[in-house]
Amino acid sequence: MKIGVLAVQGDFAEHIAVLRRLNVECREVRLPEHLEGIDGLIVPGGESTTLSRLMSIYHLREPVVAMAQAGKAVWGTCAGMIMLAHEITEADPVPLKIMDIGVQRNAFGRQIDSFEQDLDIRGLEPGPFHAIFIRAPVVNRLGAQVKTLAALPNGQAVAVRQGNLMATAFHPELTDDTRLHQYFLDLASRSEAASPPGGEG
Ligand SMILES: NC(=O)CC[C@H](N)C(=O)O
Repeated sequence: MKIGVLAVQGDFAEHIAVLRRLNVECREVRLPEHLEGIDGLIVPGGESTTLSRLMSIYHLREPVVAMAQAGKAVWGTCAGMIMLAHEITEADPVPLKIMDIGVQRNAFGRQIDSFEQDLDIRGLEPGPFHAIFIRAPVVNRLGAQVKTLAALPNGQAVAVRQGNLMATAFHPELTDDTRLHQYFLDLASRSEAASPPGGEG
């Protein structure tokens, strides 16, 4: 299994460090050809307007959308969640419309723009996940096929899944807890199993 991490901007190095700790082969993705042969892609946190522009400049939008539509696992964290959304509350950045969710950027305002929260995550045992939110977005519309994996105490969805796709508003790569990365690897191994070697998948 090989996992790609979009490496044009943001905290891709932290995701790669977690994947290495889990002994997973990984690849930094900067160009469309780097997507070939990977079983899953992580779109990291960072700054979504920059991410959006760089994805256009490097011609990464179409191939990433095609990969998601082909059933490969794709996971967006924070700015990555914004990029996977169908729509956001602003005109810029331009999201990829991969997941059937609406997202509000910088949903927690300027004064309290960063916080930590223990979350119960559906499918993750045992015990809560310590989630770090940094100028985080929030899901403000959930499509019919989208499952909430975790919500804040006020009910706002901050981890969601739609088949082979997932998005988290927080930064699991900044903690020592590897359970969400493992969860993503399970999704990726299912998409790997679904596509015969050399086949169309
Ligand atoms: N930690 C993050 O990825 C922050 C996301 C950032 N606030 C944005 O809108 O792009």
